[in-house]
Amino acid sequence: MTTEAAVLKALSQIIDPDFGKDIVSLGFVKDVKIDGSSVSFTIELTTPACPVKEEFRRQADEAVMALTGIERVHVNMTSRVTAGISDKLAIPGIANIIAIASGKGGVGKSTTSVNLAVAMAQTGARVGLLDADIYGPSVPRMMGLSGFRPEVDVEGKTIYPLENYGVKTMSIGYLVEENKAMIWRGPMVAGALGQLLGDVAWGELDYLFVDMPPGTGDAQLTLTQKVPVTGAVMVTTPQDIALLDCRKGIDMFNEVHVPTLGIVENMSQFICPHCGESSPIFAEGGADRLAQEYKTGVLAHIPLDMRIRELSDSGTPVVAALPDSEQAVAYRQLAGEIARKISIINRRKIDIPVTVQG
Ligand SMILES: Nc1ncnc2c1ncn2[C@@H]1O[C@H](COP(=O)(O)OP(=O)(O)OP(=O)(O)O)[C@@H](O)[C@H]1O
Repeated sequence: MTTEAAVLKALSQIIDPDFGKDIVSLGFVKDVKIDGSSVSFTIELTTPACPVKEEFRRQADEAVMALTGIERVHVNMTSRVTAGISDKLAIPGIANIIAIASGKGGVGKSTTSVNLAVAMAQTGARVGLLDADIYGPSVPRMMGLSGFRPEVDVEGKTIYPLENYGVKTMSIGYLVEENKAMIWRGPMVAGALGQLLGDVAWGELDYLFVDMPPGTGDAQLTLTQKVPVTGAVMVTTPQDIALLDCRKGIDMFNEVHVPTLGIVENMSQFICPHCGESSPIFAEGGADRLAQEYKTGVLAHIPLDMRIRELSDSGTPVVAALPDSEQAVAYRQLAGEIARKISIINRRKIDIPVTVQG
């Protein structure tokens, strides 16, 4: 008769490519049950967005089916998103805070943040999106929530996030008139951002994406000083000037010890809506060279595509409106890559615990 030990031995052939260890010694295999010729067990991953989830399921099924006398295998895939250990005060309930940043304005940071957040939520993760672009908030429009106002509990000093496409969102654009150009000074930016982070009832979140204003100013400093940021994603277009500013952004995050998860090259190629041909109108290869120089990676190349613009600007992000499109696949792959990088960073922190001095 097959024993639990035999099942675990069979499953220990499966190696997680990111951690370089087998899934049994990583503690991913749980609840092994054997009933005659049937075996069931759970594989608990570090993220529901794991790009090799289906591959693990297939390998696990095959490995256990190969045991003598086994006729049925039920693999239950679940996940528990890991949070990094930090010496900073975390926001209770939020496992990971990820800054989506760019050196230069208008490179598509908000478009990327919105599509990424919705794509991540589609994997089953609990996702929030904070629009920290105090000067020009575009999340309300891109999330189809323009004109909506959040519930505010004045006595309890709590603001309740708005939700669409499975993503909880908060933006200064819900609280003040959207078209009002905001001429705020540094301390006011810090105050507003602090409130958006601390006074919002986010609940339990696996990932809170923060759509940063462009540049390396007060908002970036406030965020990194106030909360433990798991990592930053840099969005750039392929032109030299955008890459130069992207470099400054990476340098800034390095200085405040926030790891760069990678670079998203947006408007990478122009896809002709008539013939489908792609043209590198903003040059080629720049983001890859920058990634090499900074020993990070390019997380995705997102094309310059009319549907991405039309759908995002009209409040139905392409991943929600056309989930089977090539564009949606690109954003889902980006979500998977980011989830992978975060799992690796958090595992490292657990393996080598941070020592808090003083
Ligand atoms: N891949 C893309 N293909 C086509 N249009 C895009 C793409 N990415 C962004 N855009 C469009 O470019 C414009 C600017 O994008 P977005 O507002 O996301 O940039 P941003 O970097 O957040 O700007 P800001 O610096 O003002 O915050 C929007 O109209 C958006 O729809």
